[in-house]
Amino acid sequence: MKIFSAAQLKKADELSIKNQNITSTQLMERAASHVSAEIHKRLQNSDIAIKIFCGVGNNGGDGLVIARQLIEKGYNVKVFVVNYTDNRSDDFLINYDRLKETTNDWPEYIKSASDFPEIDQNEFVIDAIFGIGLNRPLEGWIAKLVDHINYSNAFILSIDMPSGLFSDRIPGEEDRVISANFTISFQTPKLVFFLPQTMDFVGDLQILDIGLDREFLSSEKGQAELISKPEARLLYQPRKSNSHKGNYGHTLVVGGSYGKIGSVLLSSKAALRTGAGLVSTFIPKCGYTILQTALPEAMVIVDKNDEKLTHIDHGMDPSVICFGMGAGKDPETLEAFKQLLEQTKNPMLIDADGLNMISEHKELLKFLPKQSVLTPHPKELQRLIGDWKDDFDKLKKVEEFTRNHDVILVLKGSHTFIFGEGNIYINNSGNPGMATAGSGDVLSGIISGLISQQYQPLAAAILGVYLHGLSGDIVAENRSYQALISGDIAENMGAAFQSLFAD
Ligand SMILES: NC(=O)C1=CN([C@@H]2O[C@H](COP(=O)(O)OP(=O)(O)OC[C@H]3O[C@@H](n4cnc5c(N)ncnc54)[C@H](OP(=O)(O)O)[C@@H]3O)[C@@H](O)[C@H]2O)[C@@H](O)CC1
Ligand SMILES: Nc1ncnc2c1ncn2[C@@H]1O[C@H](COP(=O)(O)OP(=O)(O)O)[C@@H](O)[C@H]1O
Ligand SMILES: [K+]
Repeated sequence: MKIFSAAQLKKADELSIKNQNITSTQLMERAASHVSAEIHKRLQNSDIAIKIFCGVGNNGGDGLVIARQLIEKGYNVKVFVVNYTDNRSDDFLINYDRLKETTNDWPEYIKSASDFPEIDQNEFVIDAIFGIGLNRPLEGWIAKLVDHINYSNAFILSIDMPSGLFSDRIPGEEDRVISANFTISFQTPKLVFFLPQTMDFVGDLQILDIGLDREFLSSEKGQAELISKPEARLLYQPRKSNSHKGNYGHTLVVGGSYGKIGSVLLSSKAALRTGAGLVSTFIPKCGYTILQTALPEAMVIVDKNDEKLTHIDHGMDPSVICFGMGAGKDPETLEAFKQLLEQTKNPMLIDADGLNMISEHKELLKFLPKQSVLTPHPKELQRLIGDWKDDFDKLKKVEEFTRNHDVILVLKGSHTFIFGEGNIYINNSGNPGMATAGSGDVLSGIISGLISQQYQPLAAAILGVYLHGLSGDIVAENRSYQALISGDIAENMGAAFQSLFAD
C-alpha cells in the first residue's frame, strides 16, 4: 500500500470530487460513514458515553458526520466544538446544520480551558480536532485540551491523524499531540505512523478505503510503500518441479568467533529454511563440531585460526556471501574481510561486525559489491552514517547513502525500513517478541537464502524482512512474545511461506 503526503492526499481528494462528479460534502459523508460503520461494528449498540471533539476544519466536519450517524443509531453522544478560529470550513458548516436537525442536544463550544468538560476514564473519546491540515504546533488552551484528553485515561479514537501530529515533521518536545489508542485513517497511512519518534501516538491503526481516485492512487509515486501480505506475495517466486539444488544457489555464511558460533548457526539454518540449494558455513575452527552437529545439512569450512577469522579461503563460487554475524573486529579479521570484499563481485549481505568494521574503516566502502544488502540496527546505522537530527533527517541521510554506494539498506526496528533504488519500503509484520538475541542473524540468513535463489537483492530484502516478521508473528501466537527465541523464527519459516498464500 502506498503512503502519500498530505499534499498528495489533498490532490487525490480534488481529483475524486471532479472525476466521480460528487461534492466535497458527499466525499466527507462517504469517508465518515465508513468510520461510523466501524465504530458501530465494535461497540454493538453499547450505551458507553461517547464524547466527540470536533475542530472547525474538515477533520471536525468528519467528526460531525460521525456524531450524526452514531446519534441516528441510538448511541449516547455528546459533541464539543473546539473553536480554535472563527473560520469554519464549508463542510464543517453544512454538517453542523445537519447535526442540529438530528438532535436537540446541541454541541457545546470550547473557547478556553474553563469550557473543558470532565472526561471519565470509562468514556469513549473521538478526536476529530485536526487532521492532515495541521500547519503549526498547538498552543495555549488547545494544547491544554490535548493534555486534558490524554490524562483522562479514556479510550481515544483519532480520526485520520492523532490531533497535533504533523504529517511531515516530528513534533518538538514541548509540542502536544493526542496519544490515541486507535487511529482510523483515510485511504492510505501516513509516513509518521511508522517512524520510531511518532508511532506511539497512533495506537492500533486501521486504514479505510474511501474510494479516492483509482487512477491517481495507482499512477502517483508514494513517499514510501507499506509491505503487508498482498505486496509480499507479489514478490514470491514459485519453485519449478523440474529443478535441482543447483537452481537454488549456494549461500556462504561467513562469521563467528569463540563464544559466538551460535550467530552463524542461526543464519545458516535460516538460509536453508528459506530454500537455498546449498549452504556452506565458514567459521573459526572452534565451531566445527558445533555446526556439524547442530546443522548437518550445512557444509562447514574452517579458518586456520581456532577462535577468529583470519584467512577466508573459501575456494568456491557462492551465489551470495552473508558476512559479519558474531565475527568480532580483530585486526586479522578486518584484513580477511577486506580481502574477501576485494575478491567478491556478486552482491553480498553484510551484517553486525561486518558493518561495524566498515564504519571504523570507511575506505572499505569502495570495495562493497554493487547492490549489496546492509542490515544495520539503529546503533549500527549511526556508526555507519553518523548522527541525524530526527527521523525525517535519518530517512534523507540513508537515501543519500544508498544512492552514493549503490546498496540496499535494511534499517531494522519495530517497523523495518528498506531503502533501495530510490524507494522506501516499510515492513508491517513482526512483533516485540522478536526483540531477542539473534533475530537479526536469522534475518541475514533469510535474505541471503532468497538472493541465492536468484531473487534480486532489493526484492530479497523486502520479502525476507516480511517473512521474518510473519514467522515471528506465527511463533508469538503459539508461544507468547516473551518465550519467542530467535531459532524459532528460522524453524517456522515453513509456516510463514504457507501463510503467505493461506487466505
Ligand atoms: N482525502 C482527504 O484528504 C479527505 C479528507 N478528509 C478530512 O479532511 C481533513 C483535512 O481537513 P482540513 O484540510 O480542513 O484540515 P484540518 O486538519 O481539519 O485542520 C485545518 C484547520 O486547522 C487550522 N489549524 C492548523 N493548525 C492549527 C493550530 N496549530 N492551531 C490552530 N488552528 C490550526 C487551520 O486554520 P488556519 O491555518 O487557517 O488558521 C484550519 O482551519 C483530513 O484530515 C480528513 O479528516 C475527509 O473528510 C475526506 C477525504
Ligand atoms: N518490537 C519489534 N517489533 C518487530 N520486530 C522487531 C522488534 N524488535 C526487534 N525486531 C526485529 O528483530 C530483529 C533484531 O535484529 P538485531 O537488533 O540485529 O538483533 P541481533 O543482533 O540480536 O540479531 C530485527 O529484524 C528487528 O526488525
Ligand atoms: K484527528
